[in-house]
Amino acid sequence: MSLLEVEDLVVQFYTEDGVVRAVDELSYEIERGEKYGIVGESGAGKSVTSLSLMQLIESPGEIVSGEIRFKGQNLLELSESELRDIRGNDIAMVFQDAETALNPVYSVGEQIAEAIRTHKDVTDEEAKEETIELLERVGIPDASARYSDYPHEFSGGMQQRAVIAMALSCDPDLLICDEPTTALDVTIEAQILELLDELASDFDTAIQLITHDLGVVAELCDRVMVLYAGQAVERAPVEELYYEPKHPYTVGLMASIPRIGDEREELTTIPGAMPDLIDVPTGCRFHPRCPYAEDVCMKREPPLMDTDEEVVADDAENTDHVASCHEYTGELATGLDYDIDVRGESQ
Ligand SMILES: Nc1ncnc2c1ncn2[C@@H]1O[C@H](COP(=O)(O)OP(=O)(O)OP(=O)(O)O)[C@@H](O)[C@H]1O
Repeated sequence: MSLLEVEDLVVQFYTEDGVVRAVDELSYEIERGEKYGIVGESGAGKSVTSLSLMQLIESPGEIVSGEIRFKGQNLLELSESELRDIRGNDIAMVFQDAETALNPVYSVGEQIAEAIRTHKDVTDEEAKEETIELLERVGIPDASARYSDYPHEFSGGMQQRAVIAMALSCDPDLLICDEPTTALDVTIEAQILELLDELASDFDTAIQLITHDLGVVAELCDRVMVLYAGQAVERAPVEELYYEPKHPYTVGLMASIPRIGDEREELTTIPGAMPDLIDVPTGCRFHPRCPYAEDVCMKREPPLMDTDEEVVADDAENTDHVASCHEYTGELATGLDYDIDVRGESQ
């Protein structure tokens, strides 16, 4: 049994313009201690997926169907108080904006100590000691002196470290990080990713990392799922996705990763925009933007296929690398034809 099993998750928002199907029959699994990336452009459904795990979808949104099993238990069947227990103790979240995650009127240390006291039966002194240890562990220098500092006295990177310390204070099995480094500059980003990597192995915590940046996924994750218009278009071990992307959308995302020595003034982006989720394109949702689209792509929706065996993912024994493209259903006449340039080497 995997730590987290999401099966056929459907989430909708009921708006004045119509029903937005933000997540559409999404399935994936995360193992214990695994670092799992979810990547896609703005509006792909990454945040809605994460909020669904914590059941924080608010009106006009609703989880319509599917299962979210955490350690075998379907979270969608739990009571509000059982859920609160899971949220604090088993699953924690780190968001992009560390400043708003911290309360400006309490010192950073007090806030973390308070989180510890809520979850554990400890004295004030013990909570303080534990907080200082955690602050040291996430790389805050002179942690005992910084305990009484207020959030505005911390830099952006230090604030995010403090938020990570708070998330870890209950020793969660799963840490959901939603664009944790987007607000930070690249040097600090690299440090935070390294920290998350160390913490995942030291605390044996699984990480679900949400990002629009495949470069960030490549730094941290073991496996990755690419989302497009509420659906998975590709899932693979990260190295394989990076060196052998199978879906044209993933190939487009790869082309948008800046590389050292890249002299392009503007990054290449995939032409066009994510479709309107009230009225998605027929057939393959990516076909209006796909340079390889043929007639069949407008007519039939490709299922997720095992890209080696070319069988539907559900029927394949080894479903390590799957993609939903008619190239793998055998229905593309011309086929895909692209080169991947990774670190200056053509694949
Ligand atoms: N409160 C809401 N009301 C209506 N539609 C919503 C609401 N929240 C999300 N959606 C819809 O769900 C889709 C997925 O949104 P989501 O925030 O998960 O995207 P994302 O991939 O996380 O993008 P971003 O990187 O911009 O956060 C959006 O395109 C939007 O149409």
